[in-house]
Amino acid sequence: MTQMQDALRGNITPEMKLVAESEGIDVQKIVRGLSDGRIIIPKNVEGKTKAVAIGKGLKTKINANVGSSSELEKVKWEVEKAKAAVKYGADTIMDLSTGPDYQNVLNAIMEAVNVPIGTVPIYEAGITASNSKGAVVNMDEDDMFNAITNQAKAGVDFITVHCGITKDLIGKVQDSNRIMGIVSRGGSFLAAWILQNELENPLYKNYDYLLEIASEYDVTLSLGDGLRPGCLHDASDVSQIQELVTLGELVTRARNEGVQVMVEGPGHVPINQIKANIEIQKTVCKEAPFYVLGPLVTDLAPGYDHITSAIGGAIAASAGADFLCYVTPAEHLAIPNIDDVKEGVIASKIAAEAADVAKGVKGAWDREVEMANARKNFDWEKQFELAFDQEKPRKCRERKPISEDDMCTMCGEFCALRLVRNNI
Ligand SMILES: C[C@H]1O[C@@H](n2cnc3c(N)ncnc32)[C@H](O)[C@@H]1O
Ligand SMILES: Cc1ncc(COP(=O)(O)O)c(N)n1
Ligand code: MET
Ligand code: SF4
Ligand SMILES: [Zn+2]
Repeated sequence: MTQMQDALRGNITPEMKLVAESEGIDVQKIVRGLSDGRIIIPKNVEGKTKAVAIGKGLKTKINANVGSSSELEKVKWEVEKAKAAVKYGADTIMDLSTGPDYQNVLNAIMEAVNVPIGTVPIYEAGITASNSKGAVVNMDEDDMFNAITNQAKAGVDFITVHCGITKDLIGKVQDSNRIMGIVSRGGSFLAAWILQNELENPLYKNYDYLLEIASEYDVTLSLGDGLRPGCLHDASDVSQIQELVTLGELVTRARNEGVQVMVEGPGHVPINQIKANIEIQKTVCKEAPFYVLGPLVTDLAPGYDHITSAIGGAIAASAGADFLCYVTPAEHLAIPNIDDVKEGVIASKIAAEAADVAKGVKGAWDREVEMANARKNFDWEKQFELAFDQEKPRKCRERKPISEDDMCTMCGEFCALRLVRNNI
């Protein structure tokens, strides 16, 4: 049974109890949210991961992507990155491996971390077809559904499925004035397949079958945005919005079967369009949890896209996005290394906390007040302890050691806090 089906029957599962405790809210609120689909707990029935809830009224969660590619595959390194991501505060990990040893990467990551794990099974289908039949477009429907079943059986907690990229929509994208066309990898696999075979997207056509698998293993569906914009110029266009409308219909069908579902969103979006994007998703997808990549608010900062994304993420989450996918400084350039992963996670944590303060999420304000008091009291240890990154601020303060606790080298003996404390 899925967490949603349990909630609808009024059963309180250990996972519901656990997340209620970690959010500091009443478990009945979790039960209600699961029942109407506004909250999800991605947790495979086969899995051993720690339950995390995503959705309305809860802390904004963050995901870190790792994984190999055809050009760079070191299983141990991917595991180290996943562990680093969790250490710095990632709530979930997605393994987006496409290297030849992708299966071992996934297994090793699932062994090494206990947060929910997500994958994109169409990658496995594409790689398998590329190896055995010469090209991604030679995959067949069985390859797609076998990959989904394999990963559900392996215990994956949530899967990205690009069900909304239909034959009709691909034609519209081709006729549109987009600069970047399709930037989603899974979206490009399916679009190429649809064009080559002149058939409808199997994940759309056989959605009921997909729901059966998802229901059996309680794999949460993350409805992928195959047509997300890949640059500011392409944001919020008809193709993107039409795909979203289709995803909204698929949300309802998933909920009718008790399948947990969230919706993926853009991408590259100018700041002034972010709020509208969230509001449209919330109405069209009936408040299904919204999982956004970034959004990146300018295209001019390669090397710094953790920052372009944190700016967009803070705005998106404060407007109602529930789940932020990190972006690292290596975005658009390379597979992230451990330092990139760390920076990506911290940037996302900053965006999530900024939004949680604005949303009034339980606990966020209290931590801000705690930090203010630690700062006022020159309690450096407490400040480092509360910090998202406990290493960088410590190193910074230790750059030039000083004997006094109640100042730093910024203002020295003319420390404002100290003068006020001593004289007012
Ligand atoms: C959808 C998002 O997935 C991320 N992405 C894709 N492949 C990988 C990988 N091997 N490692 C880390 N992130 C990846 C990119 O950041 C992209 O924007
Ligand atoms: C937030 C998020 N994370 C991962 C993916 C999958 O990547 P892709 O669509 O490129 O296959 C996605 N579409 N959205
Ligand atoms: C074209 S680069 C691949 C992913 C891209 N950064 C995106 O926004 O989805
Ligand atoms: S440019 Fe790099 S990140 Fe972008 S789609 Fe191509 S390989 Fe992926
Ligand atoms: Zn991009």
